[in-house]
Amino acid sequence: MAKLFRAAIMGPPGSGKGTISKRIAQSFGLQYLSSGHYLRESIAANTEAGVLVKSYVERSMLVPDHVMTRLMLPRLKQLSGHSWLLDGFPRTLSQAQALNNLCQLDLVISLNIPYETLRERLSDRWVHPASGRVYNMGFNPPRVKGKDDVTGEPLIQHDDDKPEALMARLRHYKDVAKPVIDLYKSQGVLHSFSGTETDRIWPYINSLLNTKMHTQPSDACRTQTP
Ligand SMILES: Nc1nc2c(ncn2[C@@H]2O[C@H](COP(=O)(O)OP(=O)(O)O)[C@@H](O)[C@H]2O)c(=O)[nH]1
Ligand SMILES: Nc1ncnc2c1ncn2[C@@H]1O[C@H](COP(=O)(O)OP(=O)(O)O)[C@@H](O)[C@H]1O
Repeated sequence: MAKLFRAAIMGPPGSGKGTISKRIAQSFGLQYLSSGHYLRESIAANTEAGVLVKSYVERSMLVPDHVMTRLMLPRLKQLSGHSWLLDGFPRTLSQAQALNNLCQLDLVISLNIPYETLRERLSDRWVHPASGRVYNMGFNPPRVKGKDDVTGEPLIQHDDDKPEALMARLRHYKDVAKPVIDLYKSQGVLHSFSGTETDRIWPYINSLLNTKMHTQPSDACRTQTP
C-alpha cells in the first residue's frame, strides 16, 4: 500500500496558510483542501450546502460544527487513498475530535505571525473568488493589476480583511484555536513556526515534511464513521 500522509495547517487569517499550502501541495503532491474555499465554492454554485452556510460565511461567523463536519468528513472519505493537507479545518475542538474519529493526523503546522504583519498583508490581499487564487500587491502581485493571472477575471478584496474586522477575527481565532492546538500538542503532532516572512519559514517546513513524510506513513483513514 502507498504511504499516506495526513496534515493540517493552522494560523490566524493572513498568516500564510494558503500560500504555504500551495507550496506543500506542489512540492509533496498532497491533495489540498481549504474549508473556506470549499464553502465559497458551494455558495457560488448555490448547492444545498452553499445555501446552508451562506449567512455564516458572509458575516465571517463560524459555520456550526455539526454542519462543518457533515460537509468535510465525507470529502475526506473520498480522499481516503490519498495523502492530504487541510487548511481551515478543523477550526474548533469539536471539529478536531470528529476528525480524530475518522483518522489521526501525522502533522499539524501552526503559524505564529505578529499582528502588525497580518494587518499589512491583509490590507493588500486580493483574491480571485472563483478559484481561490490569492495575490498580494507587494509579495505576489498579479501580472495585470486587478486581474487574475489565469482567467483575466477581476480580483476582489474580502470585507473581513479590512483592519476594523481583523482585530476581532484575530481575538476569536486565538480563543477557538487554543484547545485545538493543545490537543495536537498532547498528541505529539504539533509543529509551530514563527516569523514575518513566508520565504524564511518555508525552508523549515519543507525540511520537516521531507523528514516526516519519509519516516511516518499512516494507515488508511476509516471509510465508515464508527
Ligand atoms: N508581504 C508578504 N505577503 C505575504 C507573505 N506570505 C503571504 N503573503 C500574502 O499575505 C496574504 C495572506 O496570505 P494567505 O496565504 O492568503 O494567508 P491565510 O489567510 O492564512 O490563508 C496574501 O495576500 C499573500 O499573498 C510574506 O511573506 N510577505
Ligand atoms: N472549519 C470551519 N468551521 C467553521 N466555519 C468555517 C470553517 N472554515 C471556514 N469557515 C467559514 O468560512 C469563512 C472563510 O474561511 P477562510 O477562507 O478560512 O477565511 P478566514 O481564515 O479568513 O476565516 C469563515 O469566516 C467561516 O465563516
